Amino acid sequence: MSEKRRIIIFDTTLRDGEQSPGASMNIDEKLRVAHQLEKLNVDVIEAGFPIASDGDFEAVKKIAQTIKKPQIAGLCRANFKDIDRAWEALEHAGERGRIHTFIATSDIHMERKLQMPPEKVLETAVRAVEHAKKYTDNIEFSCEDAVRTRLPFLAQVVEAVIDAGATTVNIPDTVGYAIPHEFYEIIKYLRDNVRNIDRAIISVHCHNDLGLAVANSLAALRAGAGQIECTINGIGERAGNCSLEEVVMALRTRHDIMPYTTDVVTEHIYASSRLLSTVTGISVQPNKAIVGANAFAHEAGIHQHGVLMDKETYEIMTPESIGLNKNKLVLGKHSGRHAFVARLKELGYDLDKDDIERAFVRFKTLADAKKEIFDEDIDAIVADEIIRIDERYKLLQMNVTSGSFAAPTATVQMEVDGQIRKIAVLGAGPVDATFKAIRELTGSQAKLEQYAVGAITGGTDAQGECTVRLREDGREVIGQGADEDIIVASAKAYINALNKMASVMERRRVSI
Ligand SMILES: CC(=O)SCCNC(=O)CCNC(=O)[C@H](O)C(C)(C)COP(=O)(O)OP(=O)(O)OC[C@H]1O[C@@H](n2cnc3c(N)ncnc32)[C@H](O)[C@@H]1OP(=O)(O)O
Ligand SMILES: CC(C)C(=O)C(=O)O
Repeated sequence: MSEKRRIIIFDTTLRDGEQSPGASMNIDEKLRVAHQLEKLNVDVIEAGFPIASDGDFEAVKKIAQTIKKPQIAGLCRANFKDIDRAWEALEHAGERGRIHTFIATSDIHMERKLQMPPEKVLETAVRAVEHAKKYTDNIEFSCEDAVRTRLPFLAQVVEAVIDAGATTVNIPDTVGYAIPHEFYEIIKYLRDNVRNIDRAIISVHCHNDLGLAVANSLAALRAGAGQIECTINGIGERAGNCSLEEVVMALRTRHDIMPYTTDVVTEHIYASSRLLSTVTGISVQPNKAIVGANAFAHEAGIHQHGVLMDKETYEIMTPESIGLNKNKLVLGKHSGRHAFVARLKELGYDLDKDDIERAFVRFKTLADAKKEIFDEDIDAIVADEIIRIDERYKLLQMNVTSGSFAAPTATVQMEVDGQIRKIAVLGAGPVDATFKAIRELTGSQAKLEQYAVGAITGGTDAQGECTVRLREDGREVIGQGADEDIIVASAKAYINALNKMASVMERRRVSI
């Protein structure tokens, strides 16, 4: 393969990303994100729009003063006031300060928004770049809404701003309208028709309105673009921008067919995504590529089996490559025995074949009733289903009525020393009625010392776990039970404790 071309990663999380509704950040928050972007080793951080507010000016200035490695860019309209204010903030970055000025070039934007004829837009663009040049040679110029701009005019503007001193020319798909082969042709057209194009880096800035921002950015590279503008988690105006993690990981993962590299330290991607979500309060959808909670999670049994045999069966990149510890095999109703046994082993259970089968059947029943099975659920299944003592008492069936009107009544059917018994008992509440019924059926004299109930996992579909502590003749035992129905879990815990007590008493009798 021919030598790889290094692509400049221009991160605009703190400027275009911040334009996402609800994503505004204060100075300290912007600085925190900027430090993380520096760790990620992006080439350029667009820190804000200094004329927008005093706060944004201060944020850009602080970032320019503090961040040492990446270049720091600030956006400004194509007028002297904006440019002067931007440089006032950016000069603190010295040679790393980049003035990024722009004006719209599409007919609709020129006529309806700016209300300027094309010649005036061209002149304004050139004058802006010339003015910026008084401060720095590091000037980026953007033709806003380039994708909907007439190509000859786009080429004319690009050529003029390069002559005026722009060192980067940005071709934004401002409204996310392009499709990849079309965007490729636009960049190619500029390469073929702009006389001085080799004197500037071509940048692309794609929005995601049609979900094509990453695809369009990659297509542009093929046509000769040298810089990609992107944001963490793909945040930005409307449907957002090209996502940094997606485009960078696409380049890394498919380096076999794309001859480009970036300097991004991809192992910091996950932490960057988490930090941004925390700072903005905008969480990432679970199925989001690269950084979503499910991006490295497998639930289906066939996939889990494959991944256990060889991760590459279903993983095209490693979780470690984005800074995650490991992938996740989520246990749910689609999981199979391989993943279940692997999790049992991870949790330290060494069960024989029959016990595994029993636990697996119970696991599937539970998985049908709730969305995800957590480690605590498995502990409870094993405790309840496998780790047993001799059972004098067995719960066969039970039914409880309670509420704000009916007197709480428990009807319980049990096997006691091989005999089936049934009783209905009133109580102060459903648990009290249940425990009374069990006491009557077993004739137990043990004193209830403690009763605790808790949801093993979150959500109303969680499995409930109950603990019961009983005391009799100076002996104390603890019983546990788990079930989706908390009253049934309570009954199981009580009966479990009674069986333990019976075992303890029996052993005592034998040893006497
Ligand atoms: C595609 C993009 O993402 S571009 C960046 C968009 N980001 C932002 O707009 C966020 C920051 N913006 C702001 O804080 C404000 O809009 C400001 C401070 C820039 C301007 O505020 P205001 O002066 O109140 O103007 P307002 O936003 O209402 O209108 C924009 C004005 O800028 C003009 N304008 C728009 N783009 C440009 C440009 N690139 N160059 C020169 N003038 C422009 C418009 O014609 C309009 O001019 P007018 O006031 O003479 O009618
Ligand atoms: C100012 C430019 C770069 C922009 O944000 C856009 O066109 O979307």
